[in-house]
Amino acid sequence: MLEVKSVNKSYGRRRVLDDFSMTAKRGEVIGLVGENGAGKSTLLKILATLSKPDSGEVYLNGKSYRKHFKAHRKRIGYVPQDIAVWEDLTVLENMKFFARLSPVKKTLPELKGLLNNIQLDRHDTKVNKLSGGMKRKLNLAISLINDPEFLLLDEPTAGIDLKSRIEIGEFLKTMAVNNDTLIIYTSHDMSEIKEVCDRVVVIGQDSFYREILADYIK
Ligand SMILES: Nc1ncnc2c1ncn2[C@@H]1O[C@H](COP(=O)(O)OP(=O)(O)OP(=O)(O)O)[C@@H](O)[C@H]1O
Repeated sequence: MLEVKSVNKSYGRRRVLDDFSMTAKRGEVIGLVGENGAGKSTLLKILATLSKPDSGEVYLNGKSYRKHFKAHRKRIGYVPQDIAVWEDLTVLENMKFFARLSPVKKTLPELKGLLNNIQLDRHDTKVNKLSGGMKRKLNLAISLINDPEFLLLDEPTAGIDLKSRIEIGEFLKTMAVNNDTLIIYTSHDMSEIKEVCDRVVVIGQDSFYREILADYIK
């Protein structure tokens, strides 16, 4: 389903992605790991159609990003590393706001269903009253409004408590199986990566992750 072919990306003279290639198929949960600054967020942004590689190409269902990025964007859900929700609106108001921008229309019960699926039940609470973990769950729920077949998450469990982390991990595994979604996500928590992911892709030159995750690199 996804094919990344010899992608290069530099910022100034610093080459962040160097001839990077990978493939993935629907229903997989893939952990993208590497040291700080290795290029994980850079790759996720390229896969989310928000940034372009300097060279190389990405294909989704055999169609290149270069030619079909608008159509691909509609199929992709992306959760950035920084939480991007409206602090002065309630949880449900945020869902309704982003639902208006979505190409896939959702009813109010469907929007509430997305929140309930990830155990976020404080629908009428203003976001500025929520914990960091709850905000991350809201960010995740927003990314699901367009029924993505390809979901990209940049550190969705960073800085949140163990219970929410486990709930998000369980949710991702279930979603990949039930909806046949391809999920690629980054985390610095290797025990979580081993628990949640079907396999791991290491980014960057450092051999540390390749050694400790050897059994998960398939
Ligand atoms: N817009 C940009 N302009 C210039 N340099 C950038 C830009 N975005 C990222 N970089 C640099 O590219 C390198 C890779 O950054 P990236 O955020 O992709 O790494 P990462 O693997 O996600 O790191 P982390 O684990 O710390 O989140 C870093 O050195 C970063 O400073």
